[in-house]
Amino acid sequence: MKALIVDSSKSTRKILSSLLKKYEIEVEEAASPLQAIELLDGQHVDLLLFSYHHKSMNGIEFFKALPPKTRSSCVSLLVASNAIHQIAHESIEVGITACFSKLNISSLDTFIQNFAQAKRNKLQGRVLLIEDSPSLSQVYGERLASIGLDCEFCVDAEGAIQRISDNTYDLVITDFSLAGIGDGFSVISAIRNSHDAAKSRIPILAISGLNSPARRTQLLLNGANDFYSKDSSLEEFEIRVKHLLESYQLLLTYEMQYQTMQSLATHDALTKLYNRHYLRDVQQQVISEAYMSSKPLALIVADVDFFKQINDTYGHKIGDEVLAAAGALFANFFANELCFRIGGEEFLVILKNTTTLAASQYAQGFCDYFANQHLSGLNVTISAGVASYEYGDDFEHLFARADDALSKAKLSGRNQVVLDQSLNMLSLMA
Ligand SMILES: Nc1nc2c(ncn2[C@@H]2O[C@H](COP(=O)(O)OP(=O)(O)OP(=O)(O)O)[C@@H](O)[C@H]2O)c(=O)[nH]1
Repeated sequence: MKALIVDSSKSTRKILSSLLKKYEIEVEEAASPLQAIELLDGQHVDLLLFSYHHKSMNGIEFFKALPPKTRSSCVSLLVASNAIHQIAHESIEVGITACFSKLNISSLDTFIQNFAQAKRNKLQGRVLLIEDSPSLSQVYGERLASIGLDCEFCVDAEGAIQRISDNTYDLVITDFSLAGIGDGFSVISAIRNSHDAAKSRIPILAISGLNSPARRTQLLLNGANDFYSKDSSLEEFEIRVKHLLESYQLLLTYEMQYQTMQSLATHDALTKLYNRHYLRDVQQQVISEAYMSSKPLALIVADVDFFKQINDTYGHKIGDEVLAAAGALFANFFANELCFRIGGEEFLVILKNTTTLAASQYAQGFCDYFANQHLSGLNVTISAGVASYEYGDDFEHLFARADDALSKAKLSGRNQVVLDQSLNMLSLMA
């Protein structure tokens, strides 16, 4: 980051210079407007800090004498000895960014601090720039690179649409007139009508050489998030790009936080399986599906045997380890089913489209597999009860039957599977 100070007084230059260096801004000095104009020839500075009083011309005249490209490409600060309100209006009108009094250095200090911070906060992101003029592509591309963005280029709508469908971008910048058959509208409409929800929300900055209100309105109405007219400054281009990227990144952050919260609300922290709250959300839907489709539905309710003894003998920490490992076994073995931890050491598996026979074989297979795993180096077993949906069942009754079967498995010696006794032969064969 580079600044140029223009002031005839060596001591003022020293004060301003130390102010800028405090924020790690590289400083050049000029003792007069003419020397500054020479220094600025072919050289870019991010900040121009100049006094109002000079022998040859005043600060406003100096600013007006600079090439338009220089004026628009840096932040310009005018510093006057006093009575800045008398020159402030004219300064702002000619495009000077801000005026400060030498008597109020602290507000200049704050401005420079914020400026340096904002400059350093480089953005990250991948941008697709669709522009058929090679020279403008280069200008915009360099500006985007200077703020830390990865830029890819395209000259026509057809190529751009293909790239957008094959890649992920954080921002699309599209000119209105393009090289191929399509124009900016084609790009905007392809993005907004994309079947991929994430792609359909990519922020779009429409740019055009024709700054007519009708063109602007059309582009915005068609789905562009913002508009940049090519006769505006590159500073403005950069600000619009930053605003779009920042809002988009904020949106993505909120979405990620929402997904994390959703996952926390629906999953058990220890076993990573679904929790009771989620079961409440889905149980009615599961029953309705079975009712409407007439497809079989089975539940396995399972419980770790003698778990209290594990806690009492090896401690709660080992008990937790066993539960976490049991959760992983459920998730692996029943990878395509809905698995829940519904209580301390009690689990539930919902088997959609599964007959009673298949469910009981599945449950028996799991019991055997579980016993062979020796979780935490212990002989841990599990008991299970299986029940199947019967026409007109509600979830509570179906669950209660599976739970009763589990109790029977416990009473019969544990480490086994018991089928719901109310099953008739028809449902067993269903
Ligand atoms: N470590 C640990 N223990 C838990 C947790 N939740 C419940 N428990 C314990 O699990 C034990 C369950 O004991 P019981 O209901 O008597 O069942 P059990 O010892 O497994 O006996 P059976 O089910 O009849 O085989 C209790 O001691 C609870 O304190 C947990 O999250 N972590």
